[in-house]
Amino acid sequence: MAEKLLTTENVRLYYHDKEALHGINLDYDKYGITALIGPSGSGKSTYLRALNRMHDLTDYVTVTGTFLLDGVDIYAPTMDTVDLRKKIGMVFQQPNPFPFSIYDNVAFGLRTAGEKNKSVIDEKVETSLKQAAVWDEVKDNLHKSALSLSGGQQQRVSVARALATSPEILLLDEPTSALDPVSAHLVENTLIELRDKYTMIIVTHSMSQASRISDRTAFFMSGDLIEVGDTKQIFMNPEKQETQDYISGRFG
Ligand SMILES: Nc1ncnc2c1ncn2[C@@H]1O[C@H](COP(=O)(O)OP(=O)(O)OP(=O)(O)O)[C@@H](O)[C@H]1O
Repeated sequence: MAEKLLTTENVRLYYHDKEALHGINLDYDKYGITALIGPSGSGKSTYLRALNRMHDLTDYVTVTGTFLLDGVDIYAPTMDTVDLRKKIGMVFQQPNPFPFSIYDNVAFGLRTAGEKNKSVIDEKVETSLKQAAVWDEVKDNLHKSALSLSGGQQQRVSVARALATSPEILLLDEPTSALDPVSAHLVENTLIELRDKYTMIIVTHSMSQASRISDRTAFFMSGDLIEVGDTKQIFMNPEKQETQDYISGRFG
């Protein structure tokens, strides 16, 4: 069997002494989109944020379990979290451009990685904006503030910023929920275009979004992973009653 890109095993996470994740086991192959769905408070974001150590700065969070990226322990004391977050990039619910130009936003990660060659940065900025499907809209205004863009454009620039450091995995935490439907659709299309080149894990409250864009769906409830499978199977023929109840809108 092909080696997994990312494996997470027996993941438990505590806020103070309250266990919010009760031993999650979930693996990811290279490429494709996995959607994490489930009712509010089921632990989707908590789990997602554990994947690139976003909880590190919260002193009352304890994470246990095994997290391996290409066989390397993500939580090893020697792991540099800046490097880790270049490999496992993140896009948040609210578009969060820095208050600088579009160009500087996308170049940010490259520069912090020590890249100084302007033509290398130029090329990467262009490719990343093209991959994020926002190049045509911003190419004549690269030096304008990213804050001057629409929410949907800002979110695609956030995707470009994450792609610029050539991540292996992109984590997306409800990336379209703050956007109008047209912008949300454009961001969804961007993700669909990227699914053959990147491994993406997306938290979404929208079942229709999960069924439209994901290859695989994982259903969380009360801090447990109830079921994971091909998106079609999860939506058409789930194994567990809880999954059936959730996707048919009976709760959550
Ligand atoms: N910073 C925090 N401190 C304490 N408890 C927290 C914190 N963040 C989340 N929790 C708790 O952990 C559990 C899981 O929350 P989480 O936000 O991961 O769920 P979720 O499935 O992503 O929910 P939503 O869909 O509403 O975003 C909930 O019981 C929540 O109250």
